[in-house]
Formats: sequence, structure tokens, C-alpha cells
Amino acid sequence: MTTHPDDIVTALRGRLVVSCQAYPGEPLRSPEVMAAVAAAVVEGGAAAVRVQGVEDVRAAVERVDVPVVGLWKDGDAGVYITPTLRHARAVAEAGAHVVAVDATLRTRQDGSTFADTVRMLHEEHGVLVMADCDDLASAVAAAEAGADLVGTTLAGYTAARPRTEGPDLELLREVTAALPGHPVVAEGRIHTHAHAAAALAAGAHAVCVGTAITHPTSLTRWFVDAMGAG
Ligand SMILES: CC(=O)N[C@H](C=O)[C@@H](O)[C@H](O)[C@H](O)COP(=O)(O)O
Repeated sequence: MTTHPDDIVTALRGRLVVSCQAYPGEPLRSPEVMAAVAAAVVEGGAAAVRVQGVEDVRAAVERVDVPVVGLWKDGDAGVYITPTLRHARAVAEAGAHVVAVDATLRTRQDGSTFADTVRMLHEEHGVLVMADCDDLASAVAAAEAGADLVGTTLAGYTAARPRTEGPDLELLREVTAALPGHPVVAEGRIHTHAHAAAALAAGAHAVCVGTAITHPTSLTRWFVDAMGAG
């Protein structure tokens, strides 16, 4: 596998990234299980995997031969995706090829900025940075700060934008138009093949899908609800 930063970005063009995450207390919540899920999605053609938690990142890096986008979720309110320099450093040290970081314009717990995080990850670790954004302003700021990949990950999960039923394609179109040539990753509520195709058509460099591939509890619940069988 290529680990050169430019090659990783090129390798993701038009491809699927699969987020492999189980949440605290869930039956599949273990680094070994998530690494196995990562291996399974790579067999299906995932060009990269997105993995949460330092131990999960370490296990996935050992297990799969595609780039690992690592993050550390600390809590689930406010800035919680790789929220401080300490979290970012730990994810990079666990071997992630790309570190995903909250890039919203909200205040961070340790007083650092997203730009500080990008600088530290580039200079001290030589890894790529994925900016998890929630609106156009944060996406533009993230690109200016040097983010290698700009994601729509947090659209609909902050006060910045309403939560759309499927992916926020309107935001995706705005971001790809504002950042021509900059790799934009469509992420968040991409639940169908049609959503993924629409995201590419809207200019996404890559598409990241989590729940609709790797979260069996949600998938089951969707069927149960549709059947009125719960
Ligand atoms: C908002 C937030 O915390 N998103 C997280 C980011 O890593 C994950 O919980 C999502 O599963 C991931 O973004 C993929 O999205 P979806 O599961 O909708 O395909």
C-alpha cells in the first residue's frame, strides 16, 4: 500500500471509504471485531476505512492494507471528534494514515485551533488530515488551514445546518463549488446506492459510508420499523 500523502488522496478518487464504528456498550464494540469488519469491507472494495479509537486504529492498521482514517471520539456533545492536540497526536501515533478532526468553528477544549492541529500533524507526524466540517464556512476555513480532505461529516449534527433525511447534498454542492480541485469527502447519512451516486455527481472526491454498511443494529431497526414489526 502506498503511504505517500499525495498517493493516498489520489487513490481515493471516486472511491468508497467505509466507516467501521461500534458505539460504547454495543455488542460489536471491540478493536478485534472492528478490525475484522474493516477487513470484510476491504474485501468488498473499500478503498480506505475510517476507524474510531486508538486501539481500533492500531488493530485496523495491522489488519488491512488500505489507508486508515483514524479518529478519537471523546464523548458525544460539543467538539468530540479528535477534540484536542493530545487526541490527534495519539491517533497519529497509533498508525493512522489520515487523522480526522473536528473542523467546525466551535471552541476546542484545549484552546487549540484546527489550524494548530493540521500544523502539528503535518510537521510532527507527516500524516494527512481530514476536516470534519458542518457548513460551508468551516469547510473553506479547513481548506485554508491546510486540510488534505474536507468532509461534510458533521453537517446536521451542530446548530449550523438542519439535519437532512439523507446526505446534505446542498452543502456538498456548495463546498465543491467553493473549493474547486480540493478533495471533498461526502460523509453523513449516505444510506443508499443512489445517495452515493448523487454525492459523486455533486463533485465529491470520495464517499464515506458508515451506518448503512457496518452498523447492524441500525440496519435491523430500519427493517423492523418499515415492517411495523417492533
Ligand atoms: C456525526 C458523527 O459523529 N459521525 C461519526 C463520525 O465518525 C460517525 O458516527 C458516523 O457513523 C460516520 O460519520 C459515517 O456516517 P453515517 O454513519 O451516517 O454513514
